[in-house]
Amino acid sequence: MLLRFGSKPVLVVSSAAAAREIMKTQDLVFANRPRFTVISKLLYGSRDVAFSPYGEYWRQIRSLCVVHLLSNKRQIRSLCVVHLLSNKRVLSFRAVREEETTLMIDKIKQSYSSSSSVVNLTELFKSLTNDVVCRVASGRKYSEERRFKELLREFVGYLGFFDVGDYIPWLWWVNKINGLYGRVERVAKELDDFIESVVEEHERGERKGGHEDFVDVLLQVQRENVASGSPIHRESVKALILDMFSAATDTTASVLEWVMAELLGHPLILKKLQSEVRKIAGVKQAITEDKLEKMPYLKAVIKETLRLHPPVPLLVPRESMRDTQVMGYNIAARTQVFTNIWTIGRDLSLWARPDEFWPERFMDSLVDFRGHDFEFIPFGAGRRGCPGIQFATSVDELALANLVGNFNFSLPVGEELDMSEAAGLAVYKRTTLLAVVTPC
Ligand code: HEM
Repeated sequence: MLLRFGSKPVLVVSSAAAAREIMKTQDLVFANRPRFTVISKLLYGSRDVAFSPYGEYWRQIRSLCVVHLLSNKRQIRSLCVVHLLSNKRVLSFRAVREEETTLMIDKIKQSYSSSSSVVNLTELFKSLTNDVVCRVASGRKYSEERRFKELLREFVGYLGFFDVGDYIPWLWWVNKINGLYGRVERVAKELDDFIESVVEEHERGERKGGHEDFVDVLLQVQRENVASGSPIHRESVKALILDMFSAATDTTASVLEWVMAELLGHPLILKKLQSEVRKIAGVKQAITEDKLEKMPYLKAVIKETLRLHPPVPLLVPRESMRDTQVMGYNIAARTQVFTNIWTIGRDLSLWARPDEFWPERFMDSLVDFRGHDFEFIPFGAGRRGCPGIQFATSVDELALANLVGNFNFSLPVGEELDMSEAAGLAVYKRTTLLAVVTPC
C-alpha cells in the first residue's frame, strides 16, 4: 500500500512476496534508514548501527559489532579478532545468562516462600534482560540505579515516537513549542552523562568483573584506530553502547512476557512443554544451555510466540535510495518502508489456523526466523537484519526452560487474561502479566 504522510511517500508492505522483494531482491536499494529528528537527538546524530544511514560508516560500525575486525581498510583496522554479536562471542557470555536466570528462579522461590505466590512476571522479565544486557555490555548491573532504568524507559519510549515535523516540515515547531524536544534533549543529556561515566570507569580500569565486556572491546578498537590514524569518535562508542541497551532489552523481555501469557491461556501446551523440559533436564534442576538443543518443542513454542507477537511488528523502517519498481508499482527515491510482519504472520494464505497459538506447526518444519523465510521475519532480513538473534534467543530459551522446569503457573483467581498490546518500539502487553507460581 503506497501512502503519503505529509510530504513523505510511505510504502506499507503486508505480504511475504513484497517483503522478499524489499529485503532480498532489492535489499541494497532499500538498505537506508529514514532520518528521524527525535532519534537523531537521542543517538548522537544517528551514529549508532540501527538508525545510521546506509554507507561506509554504517558498514564499519556494524562489522565492528558483528564480524571480526581484520579489514585491510585504514578506517577501522584492528588486530583484535572480536565478534561482539557473533555466535562465538554470544556463547562466551553463557555464564552470565545462566547466573542471571538462576537469580530470577531464586527470586520466584523467595516470593512464594515469603508472602504471596502471585508473581509480577512482566517486571521479572524486564529485570532479567536488563541485568544480562548490562553485564554483557558494561560488566555490571545497574539494578539499584532507578534513575538509569527510568531514563532507559523514557529513551525507548521516544524511539517509537511519531514526530509530525518529520512528515510535515512546516510543522517542525509544534514539538519545540509543546516541550517535547526539550524533554528529549534532557533525557539525551542525562543518558550521555551516565554512559560517559561508564566509559570513564572502564578507561580508569576500575571495573570489576570477570569477562571482557562490550565497552572494553570498543575502547580497545578505539585505541588501535587512534594508533593507525583513523580514530573512532567518542560519540560513536557511546551510540553503540546505547544501541545495545535499547535494542536488546525490551525486545527480548517482550518475547518472554508473551510466551508466558500464551502458556497461561493454553494449559495443555504448557503441560506438554513442561513434560519435554522435565524429561530432558529432570525436575527442579537448574537447566544449563547444553540441554536446550534437545528441546524442539521449547523452540517451537518460542517461534510460535514470535509469529503471533513479533516484538517489532512494523520492523525498523527502511528508505529507498533511488527510484525503483516494486511488484509493478513505481517507488520514488526516499520512500519510507514499513513491513507489517504482524499481518504477514497471520496471513491465511501462508499459515493454517493463523490466529491460533499452535506451536506444533513448527515441529518438523524448516521455517525459521533467520531471514530466509519471508512469511516469518520477526528479526527482519537482509543487510539491515537484526544482528542480535543469537543473543536474544539464548536468553529467552534458557529463561523459559528454567521457568517451566521449576514451577507450575496459573492465573490469579478472578483474573482474566488480557492479550491487548501497548504501542511502542517493542510491543508489550498493555497490562502487567501476573501469575500464581507454585513449585512443581
Ligand atoms: C527478540 C528480540 C529481538 C527482536 C525481535 C529484534 C528485532 C529487530 C528488527 C525487526 C530489526 C530491524 C531489521 C530490519 O530492518 O530488517 C532489528 C535490528 C537491529 N537489532 Fe534487533 N531484535 C531483537 C534483539 C536484539 C538484540 C538482543 C540486539 C543486540 C544485542 C539487537 C540489535 C539490533 C541492531 C544493532 C539492529 C540494527 C541493525 C542494522 O540496522 O544494521 N537486537 N532488530
